[in-house]
Amino acid sequence: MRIEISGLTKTYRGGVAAVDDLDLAVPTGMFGLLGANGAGKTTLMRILAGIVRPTSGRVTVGEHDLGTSAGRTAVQRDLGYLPQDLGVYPDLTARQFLDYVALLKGMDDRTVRRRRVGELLEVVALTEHADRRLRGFSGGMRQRVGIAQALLADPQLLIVDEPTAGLDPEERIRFRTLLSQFAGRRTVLLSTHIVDDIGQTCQEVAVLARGRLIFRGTVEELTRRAKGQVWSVVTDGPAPTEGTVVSALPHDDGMRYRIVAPSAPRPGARPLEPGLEDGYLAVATGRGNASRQPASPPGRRP
Ligand SMILES: Nc1ncnc2c1ncn2[C@@H]1O[C@H](COP(=O)(O)OP(=O)(O)OP(=O)(O)O)[C@@H](O)[C@H]1O
Repeated sequence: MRIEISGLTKTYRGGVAAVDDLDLAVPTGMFGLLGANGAGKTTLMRILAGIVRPTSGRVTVGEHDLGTSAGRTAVQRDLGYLPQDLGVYPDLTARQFLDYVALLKGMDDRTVRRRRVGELLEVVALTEHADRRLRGFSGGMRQRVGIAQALLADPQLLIVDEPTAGLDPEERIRFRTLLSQFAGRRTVLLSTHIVDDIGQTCQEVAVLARGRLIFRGTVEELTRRAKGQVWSVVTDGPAPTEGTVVSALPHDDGMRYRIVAPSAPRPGARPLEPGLEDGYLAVATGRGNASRQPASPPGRRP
């Protein structure tokens, strides 16, 4: 299910353009959305989920136009949404909670509902905890309940907003694997601050900054944006202030810094092969090599 976004703008009261004249196409499969705090990711996802109405612009999901009420209804029927802060009822068990959400989604037949809830508890590996109250669940277990509720109606479009924040490494890996397995021929839009999660699951990615698209391409293309801009500097003096420091590790001769900068930040700096995080930083700081067409047609804006 393909998403086509054109000229999309959302201006909140107070004049903040959280999404600003955005053009973006999201194909079937897993698609990553990256951007700093306040870049507009959540607003975009809430528009796609039909929770927030845009100020202007057009969104189609498959054949359905989100600008019409019939279109919104059709999209919402086929949509799973895991928001950043899914409220759960702490006194319900996982099974009761999922049963309740299934009922809200219109799954009236009790037998069908029970079977589906049981299947999903299995999928998210919570069967043995199914009858425990949610208040005792870890962050990762809660996120798995969250993904189970988003998958209840077997949606063709799944939108997940920063699902791995606060999870331990093992839970994070398990969670993102679950998403990849689910994606298949469906569309999964994954928003996150964790660049590595995108690298491990998505083929294509968009980067937002201040509501605008600053990159759209493959994970490899984003990595290449930092080509010739990643450096290793070893020093026992003050930390380098040139470019963006990606990491700092103790070294026999002081500290070893990994730096993204357009040219050698110091004499003796050693060039390194870029990684995805370097590419993201190069693009986010406006230094990425524009090795292919820009994210928006040139000349549209001053
Ligand atoms: N309901 C609202 N009313 C007014 N301004 C809002 C509202 N929601 C978001 N904003 C503003 O819109 C901008 C984009 O916010 P949004 O939450 O969409 O970004 P984000 O990329 O999801 O950020 P984060 O990664 O921190 O969740 C921010 O400047 C934010 O303060």
